[in-house]
Amino acid sequence: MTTNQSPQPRDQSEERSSDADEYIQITNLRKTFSKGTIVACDDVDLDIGPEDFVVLLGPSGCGKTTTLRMIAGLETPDSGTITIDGREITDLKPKDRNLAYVFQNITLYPHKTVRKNIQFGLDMKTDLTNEAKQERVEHAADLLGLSDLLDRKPKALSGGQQQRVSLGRAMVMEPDAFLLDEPFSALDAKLRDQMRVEVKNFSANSKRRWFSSLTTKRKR
Ligand SMILES: Nc1ncnc2c1ncn2[C@@H]1O[C@H](COP(=O)(O)OP(=O)(O)OP(=O)(O)O)[C@@H](O)[C@H]1O
Repeated sequence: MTTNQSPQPRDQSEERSSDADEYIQITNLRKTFSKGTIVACDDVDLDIGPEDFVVLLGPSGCGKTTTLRMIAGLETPDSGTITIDGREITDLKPKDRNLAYVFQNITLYPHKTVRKNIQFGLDMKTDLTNEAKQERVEHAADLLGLSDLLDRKPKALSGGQQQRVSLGRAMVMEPDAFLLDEPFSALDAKLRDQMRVEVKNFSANSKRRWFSSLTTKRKR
């Protein structure tokens, strides 16, 4: 992905001067594969304001997923830095970044209920009581319109409902930012539009940062 395909950063002189610690900053990020023969990301710079909702838009293969995976810590950049709230996270393990990554494909546990699927990541948190975990699950379910479905298994849900469960699982972790990799690509056009509106509304209320990727039709 080249910088001119990236979302336009806002006026940085104006934004950074108010509170530099509030920003996610990506600087000169580069990633190659196959011994440097495939350049997935080249010199990506992004400066994200608090509560921004950023969409990485570009043709298939331009490096959107790779960028998100580097932010999540699932790929190591060849060079460049990623800073969140003034803290450089480039070399941190994924679990130490407090970010939620929602994949292109829905990955729910078929044998677990919606409640257990949403709660999955929380079960590893030892600093929360069971009551606190339940509260988070029920709050997320309420926001996502899943309250009546908590006892169902994934196969008894529509595609859109399943995708909402994926989002719920990310939400209960209360991450600093959500990384959504074309999260609605598996849904039909109508559901996709509906989910986009729902996520936009939710993000407006959640006061967290959102990155999403979207593939355009044009080939690189
Ligand atoms: N693990 C890998 N090994 C080798 N090449 C890779 C790997 N991951 C990605 N690439 C290559 O890096 C480039 C960017 O891939 P990436 O998946 O980031 O693109 P994308 O913009 O997310 O594409 P899409 O919209 O199709 O999901 C592509 O040429 C891809 O083939």
